[in-house]
Amino acid sequence: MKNKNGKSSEDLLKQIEEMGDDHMMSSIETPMREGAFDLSDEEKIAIIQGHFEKIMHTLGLDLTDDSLSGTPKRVAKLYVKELFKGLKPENKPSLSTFQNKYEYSEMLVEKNITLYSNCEHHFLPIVGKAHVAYIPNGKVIGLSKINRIVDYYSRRPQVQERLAIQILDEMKRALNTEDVAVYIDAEHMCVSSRGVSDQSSSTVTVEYSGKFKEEETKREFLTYVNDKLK
Ligand SMILES: Nc1nc2c(ncn2[C@@H]2O[C@H](COP(=O)(O)OP(=O)(O)OP(=O)(O)O)[C@@H](O)[C@H]2O)c(=O)[nH]1
Ligand SMILES: [Zn+2]
Repeated sequence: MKNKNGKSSEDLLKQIEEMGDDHMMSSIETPMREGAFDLSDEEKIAIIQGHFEKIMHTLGLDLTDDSLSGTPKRVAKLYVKELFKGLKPENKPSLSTFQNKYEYSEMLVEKNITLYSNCEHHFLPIVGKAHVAYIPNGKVIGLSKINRIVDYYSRRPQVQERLAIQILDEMKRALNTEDVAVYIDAEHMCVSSRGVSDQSSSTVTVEYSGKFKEEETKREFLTYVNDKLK
């Protein structure tokens, strides 16, 4: 059987094997449909608005009420322009890097980065903190750009595992180094506010590459992450 690109499953398996383990570990793309980028933001907002009106109507809400009448448009804008703006490649932050003139060679940790995302299974919030570290090669990155990378990949329907990998990959690309670590600790509203309704659990995902796979470097990173002293 062939997929839409005309490849059989054997072809795909061969291709994956040729890419090697590294690729398997580090290239997790958000699944996007064909033609995903054909609509303008305005077109997306108009379509989502129409669908959300139907959802509210189905739930039995009165859309002529002055508090509810603007909600479909509000939700549509919120989805396209805010919560899910990271689905649009044009919204990717430009990442200024600089020559590491000072030859800083230890790890840099940007910790306690505020993270707001949404889970792709329930479209409910994921709220937490990300801690991102790297060891400079020839380049250093503007600090705020690390926060922006976290924000860009968070603004998609996500699973936390993929989010950590996408942040790690972007840091590696931007800094031309393998030596990157990403640690995310977040609360999933789909776990705390419904379903199993556990308000005390949180989810930790970590991704290490390069020197961060070594015990000592990993331990040093975790010491900074767990250091609550300011
Ligand atoms: N691995 C992973 N799972 C997630 C993430 N966010 C939410 N989930 C889980 O996705 C699963 C979806 O499972 P389903 O059984 O299809 O959904 P459900 O019936 O609503 O499940 P319950 O939440 O157990 O009521 C749930 O167990 C969620 O907790 C995430 O970031 N990573
Ligand atoms: Zn969920």
